[in-house]
Amino acid sequence: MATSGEDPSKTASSFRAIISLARPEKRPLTLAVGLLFISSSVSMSIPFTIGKLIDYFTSSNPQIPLGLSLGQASAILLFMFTVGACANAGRATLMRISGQRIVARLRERTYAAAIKQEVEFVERGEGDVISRLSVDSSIVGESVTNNLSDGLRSIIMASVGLGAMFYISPQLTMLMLAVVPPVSLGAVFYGRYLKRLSNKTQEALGEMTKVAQESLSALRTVQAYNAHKPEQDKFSSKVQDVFSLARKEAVASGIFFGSTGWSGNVTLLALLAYGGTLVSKGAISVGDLTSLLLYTVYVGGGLQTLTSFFSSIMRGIGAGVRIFDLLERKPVIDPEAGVPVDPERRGPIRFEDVCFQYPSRKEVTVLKDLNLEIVPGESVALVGGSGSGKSSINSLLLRYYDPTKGRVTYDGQDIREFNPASWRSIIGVVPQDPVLFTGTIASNIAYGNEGATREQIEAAARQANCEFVWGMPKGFDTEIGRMSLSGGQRQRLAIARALLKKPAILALDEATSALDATSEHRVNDAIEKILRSRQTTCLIVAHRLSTIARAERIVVLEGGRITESGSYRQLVNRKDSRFRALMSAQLSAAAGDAPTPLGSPDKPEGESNATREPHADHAAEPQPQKAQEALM
Ligand SMILES: Nc1ncnc2c1ncn2[C@@H]1O[C@H](COP(=O)(O)OP(=O)(O)OP(=O)(O)O)[C@@H](O)[C@H]1O
Repeated sequence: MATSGEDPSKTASSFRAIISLARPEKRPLTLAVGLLFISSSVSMSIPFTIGKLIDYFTSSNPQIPLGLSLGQASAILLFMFTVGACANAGRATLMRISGQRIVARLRERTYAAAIKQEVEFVERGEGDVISRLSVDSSIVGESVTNNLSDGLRSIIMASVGLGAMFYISPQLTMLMLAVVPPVSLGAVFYGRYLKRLSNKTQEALGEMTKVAQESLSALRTVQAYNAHKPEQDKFSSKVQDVFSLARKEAVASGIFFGSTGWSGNVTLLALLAYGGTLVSKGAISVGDLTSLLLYTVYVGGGLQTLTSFFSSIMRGIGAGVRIFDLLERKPVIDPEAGVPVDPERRGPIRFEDVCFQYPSRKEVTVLKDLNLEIVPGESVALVGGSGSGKSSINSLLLRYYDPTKGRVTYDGQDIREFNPASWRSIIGVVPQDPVLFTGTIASNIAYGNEGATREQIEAAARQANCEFVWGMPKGFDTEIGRMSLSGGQRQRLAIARALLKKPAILALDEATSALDATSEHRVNDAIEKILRSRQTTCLIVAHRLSTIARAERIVVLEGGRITESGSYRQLVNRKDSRFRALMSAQLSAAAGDAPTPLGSPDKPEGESNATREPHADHAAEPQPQKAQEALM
């Protein structure tokens, strides 16, 4: 993004896109331009009127045009000023409302474009979506309307003013015009410089927001490690980046406006001196000179506004490039492409020679020539050490990413041929750390399933052992904040959310964090019910022995490769089994020691045991004893 604002072809297309944004606002904008003409005409008549008034009061034989009395002329002037003020108010209101409508439309479109991008783009902050939504869209909106309105006004003022000046005195006007070319040249350079600065400022603001978001969303960790100071320093350095850019802009605008103001005043002085000699020669009247000087002020003001109009259009174009880049970006996984999947369709899931690297870490091959088939209704537990690639398999299944080599098929068809939304609609997902959104328990279970009835929601909750919901004073209408539920409760709500879809496939990523005994039992029981029903094909990233033992097949993953596969009994009884080696900690836990969740063999002893009570666990959970039997 750093150089996108500099590319001339992008600048041109951004400008066209900005203009086309104003197209739906054609009617209010045309009306506003009409009102602008009215108010500008009134404004532009003021210097002329003042000149005439001066001549009237200084003349020995005062005359009012059209033979009007002083009272009538005053009434006409008052009426005109009132009309001008009303037109001005109307213009400003219409332009602002149109501007805000454009900003609103732009934000909606930017958000829609961002939310359909592949997860990598958004999650890694590559797209810097937040600052595009907030700051960039405002800048673009402003440049289209407020500035366009002021710009038009200044064009009218400058050109009508010049015309009037020529009419009064061509010589004096030529004198004034000598100043215009150097100032305009300065304005062009200033505008370009400002555009560059503005792009850099937007990027720096994005960086600043990212730092703040990261630390504020991890406030517990920041406080636990007393990391206020380093976090503040990190944020401060980003703020300083923004500030130093703002300082550059301040200096540039100071110099620019100072020098244009200076040249304006010098011009006035020159006009006054030369004009004075013309008056003394009787070439023009005092009133005419006054009008002319006032017109000069108007023209000068108009030109100054034009330069700031030019610079803000440039800023708008810079911000526009960032927005239109995102609006036009084709997501790597196109949500619109592909054929729909029949929700009733059933068939095996196959990973065929799948290799995979994350786009952000292309040098590391996470999955290596992986082959795996899961038949309809089968349950497979993926087992392996941390970082062995278990979750990556689920990510490929859900098409958050596509394999870099090989393919994933469903019922014989490459899942890349399916429409991603349609494909995902037949998969129920239970992530390791389920996210609950602002809203009620019911709306969270029905997330992505807005048409679900209360009965269906309750049935799914019952299936997922969410009995705790009935115990809450407001039941399913309880509002949930992100933090107000325990890990086990969140897992069960996530299971209910997944089950409500009646999925053909369930992709479950078991929590690695230790749950309390009762909660764990309820989660396990919910998973067991699903496995027993055999209606859903289950791919479980399993960390707990109880889940592993219940799956029909266990697939051991090591370093992105499948090293062993078979039923629990087979693997446990196999001599020198990789599974047994991997499970030794868990199996000894099953034999009576403190339990340790699998999948974190590298974790220091005790870390995961902290919140568990081994005896209570045994009482609530008979499964580990079974494992012990199997071993013997
Ligand atoms: N978004 C990502 N970008 C880059 N690398 C990633 C990303 N997600 C995971 N990885 C890396 O890919 C490898 C496999 O990760 P994966 O999450 O699939 O392992 P896992 O077996 O599920 O581990 P765990 O049990 O700890 O969740 C790891 O080396 C990990 O660091």
